[in-house]
Amino acid sequence: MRPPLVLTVAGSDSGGGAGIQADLKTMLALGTHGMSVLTAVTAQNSLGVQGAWELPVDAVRAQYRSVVDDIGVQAVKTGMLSSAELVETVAELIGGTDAPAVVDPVGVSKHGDALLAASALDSVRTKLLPVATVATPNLDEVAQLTGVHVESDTDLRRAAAAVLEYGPRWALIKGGHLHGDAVDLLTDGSQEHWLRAPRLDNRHTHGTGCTLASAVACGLAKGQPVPEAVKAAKAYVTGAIEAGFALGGGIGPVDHGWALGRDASSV
Ligand SMILES: Nc1ncnc2c1ncn2[C@@H]1O[C@H](COP(=O)(O)OP(=O)(O)OP(=O)(O)O)[C@@H](O)[C@H]1O
Ligand SMILES: Cc1ncc(CO)c(N)n1
Repeated sequence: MRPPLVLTVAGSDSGGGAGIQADLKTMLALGTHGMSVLTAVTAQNSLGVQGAWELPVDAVRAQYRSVVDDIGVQAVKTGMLSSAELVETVAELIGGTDAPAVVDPVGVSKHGDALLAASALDSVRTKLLPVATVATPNLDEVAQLTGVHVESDTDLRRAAAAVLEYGPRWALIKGGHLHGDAVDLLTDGSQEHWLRAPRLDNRHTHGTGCTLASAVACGLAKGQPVPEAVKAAKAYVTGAIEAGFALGGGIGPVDHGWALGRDASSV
């Protein structure tokens, strides 16, 4: 039987923990067919981002059309978009596609390296967020986009309201950078869903945000309602963080294959 079709529009992480690589691994682990539109290439590892190169707008547009016009998509996820021009191109493409879109408004890497130009923030607010089914900012991205600084769980409500002002159907505010339990808030302005997981004492968390957003897109491609897709995605990312492993000299990746069998010799 054909698996659900999910498309990621994001940058490459050469280290394999975040970006397109995290997205495609998540899509495989969750039983979907993953496809990709590459927006940028980064030279990246467990220590940080050593370089980044954008693809031309025409190359992004052509990849998207190749996938959507022939194969089709049941959900789209966006990640690193790098520039205002790429943000606007991708927003226009998604706006013209009849599939739910999970927008992860990636701003900086875990090491603080910029993955989005400051000049692109306004395009994210006014062009990309309005076409999102679910927007999944972390706390730094919320602060950059809305000016709301979250210091406690209760501030998550204010942050979500500020994000919803820009027009996404749902906001999923990730409280992963707070202390205490890892609490996220999902809301569409009327329903509220609090997603709580114990804070795992594992520094190998490279790629958590990409993984969560991709897992949400997988659930949506399977036809799940947003709250159900987000709950399943939270369980998947929590398991992946728990199994995160050391790699290189810095922050290792989450383990996307944690829920799969590992005995390659039996294949
Ligand atoms: N130490 C942790 N233990 C448990 N859950 C965590 C931990 N750190 C993050 N999470 C969860 O992981 C998910 C991703 O959140 P996070 O805030 O890390 O995203 P992010 O900053 O966008 O990630 P990145 O930019 O590294 O890809 C959220 O559900 C968050 O609550
Ligand atoms: C390419 C890429 N996309 C997203 C992230 C998010 O952290 C990253 N580190 N690298």
